[in-house]
Amino acid sequence: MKKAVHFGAGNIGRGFIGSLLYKSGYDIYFVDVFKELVDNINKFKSYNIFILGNDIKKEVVDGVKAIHIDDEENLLKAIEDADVITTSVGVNNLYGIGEKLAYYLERRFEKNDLPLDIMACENALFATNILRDSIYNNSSENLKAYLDEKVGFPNTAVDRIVPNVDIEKETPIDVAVEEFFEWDIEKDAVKGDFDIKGCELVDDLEPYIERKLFLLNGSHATTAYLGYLKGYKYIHEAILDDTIDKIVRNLQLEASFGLNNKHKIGMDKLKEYSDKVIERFKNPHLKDEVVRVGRDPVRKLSNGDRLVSPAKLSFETGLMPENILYGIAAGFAFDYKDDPKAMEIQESISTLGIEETVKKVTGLNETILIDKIVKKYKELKSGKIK
Ligand SMILES: NC(=O)c1ccc[n+]([C@@H]2O[C@H](COP(=O)([O-])OP(=O)(O)OC[C@H]3O[C@@H](n4cnc5c(N)ncnc54)[C@H](O)[C@@H]3O)[C@@H](O)[C@H]2O)c1
Ligand SMILES: O=P(O)(O)OC[C@@H](O)[C@@H](O)[C@H](O)[C@H](O)CO
Repeated sequence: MKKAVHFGAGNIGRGFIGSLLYKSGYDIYFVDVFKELVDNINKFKSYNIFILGNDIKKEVVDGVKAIHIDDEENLLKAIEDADVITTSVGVNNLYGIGEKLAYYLERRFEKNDLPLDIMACENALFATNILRDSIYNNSSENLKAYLDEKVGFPNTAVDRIVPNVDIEKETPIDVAVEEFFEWDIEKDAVKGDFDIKGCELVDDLEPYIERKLFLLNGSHATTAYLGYLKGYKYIHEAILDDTIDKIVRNLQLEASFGLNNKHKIGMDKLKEYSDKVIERFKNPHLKDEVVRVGRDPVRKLSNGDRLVSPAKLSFETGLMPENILYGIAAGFAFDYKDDPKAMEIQESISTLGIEETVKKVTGLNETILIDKIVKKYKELKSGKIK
């Protein structure tokens, strides 16, 4: 039986990665920092995935185990003969995971030189490269030689909306998901004995990850931020607001302009993808809170993420991304008190002012873009949402 070790037993870890690994016959070991979650997985050993559509479907993931990140003995046992290692911990946690993995891979290499694939499943561009670099930076020369020869680091694009929805659960580790899923994986980077059903091995990942991060996550974040400002609790409510719908659809068009110019995907195909995304947002059963989707605005408004990247891509292609800039401005107005990163931005605005904060967080230096974001921010703060 093939073995998988997955770091991050949270929503997408259980609701998507765990599901496909289970269906592909992998023996699954989750690894997490959250002790209660680890204990519950080991207590129940199985969980339900409730697929929320017009009717509720239930899938069972059985025979799972969990290891706490500090449980060195069991983590080593799990890693030393794993066939695949995956993560869904949040991109900013990959540096720490990489340091730990380097340590465990050194121990593994003392016992065997079996092939292995390591994949980060995060909402970020080329997240596996981030994890790979952290591992290499903490590896001996001998280990690097083994990694070069036998360990694959495929980048991935993972897509399934897995909210924190409050449903009637049979176990505390049950999760609720949408029906849709897509997992695109960089084919040429695979080195191990890879057999995950339901994923798609692709020759060139960049069009897939940029399409997903810009047209889904960029739209999602904008819906969340504008929805928050207009007082909506859920995504499905916000996207039904005509003003928000219009801004989001125009944002998708602006981002598609840049994507098509770069990847030649076809505007018709990008429109079809964009429309499907909007339909997914309208699913009322997900009860996906705007504060989940807008979480960590410092990450979401940063240079390489879902709003600034498409804005720059479109701008460099000759289009003024008015609606993407509107989404960015709304992100700076996202002042949800229970989100530490939202509070960090608000603190910066109160001490440095909006313009300096926009420059600091987005990394933008194009004055025309910064000025437009600041102007839109001020409109939003004065209650003028188009
Ligand atoms: N939820 C979704 O709809 C969705 C879909 C696609 C991608 N993603 C991405 O997947 C990642 C996880 O998102 P999520 O929604 O599952 O979040 P989540 O908070 O539900 O799960 C993250 C899990 O990782 C654990 N964790 C954090 N740091 C860790 C560490 N250093 N070692 C081990 N475990 C650690 C947390 O305890 C938590 O259980 C993010 O990158 C997110 O952008 C989420
Ligand atoms: O997970 P984040 O914080 O990067 O983004 C919030 C949502 O947009 C995200 O979780 C989506 O639900 C997911 O990316 C859908 O595939």
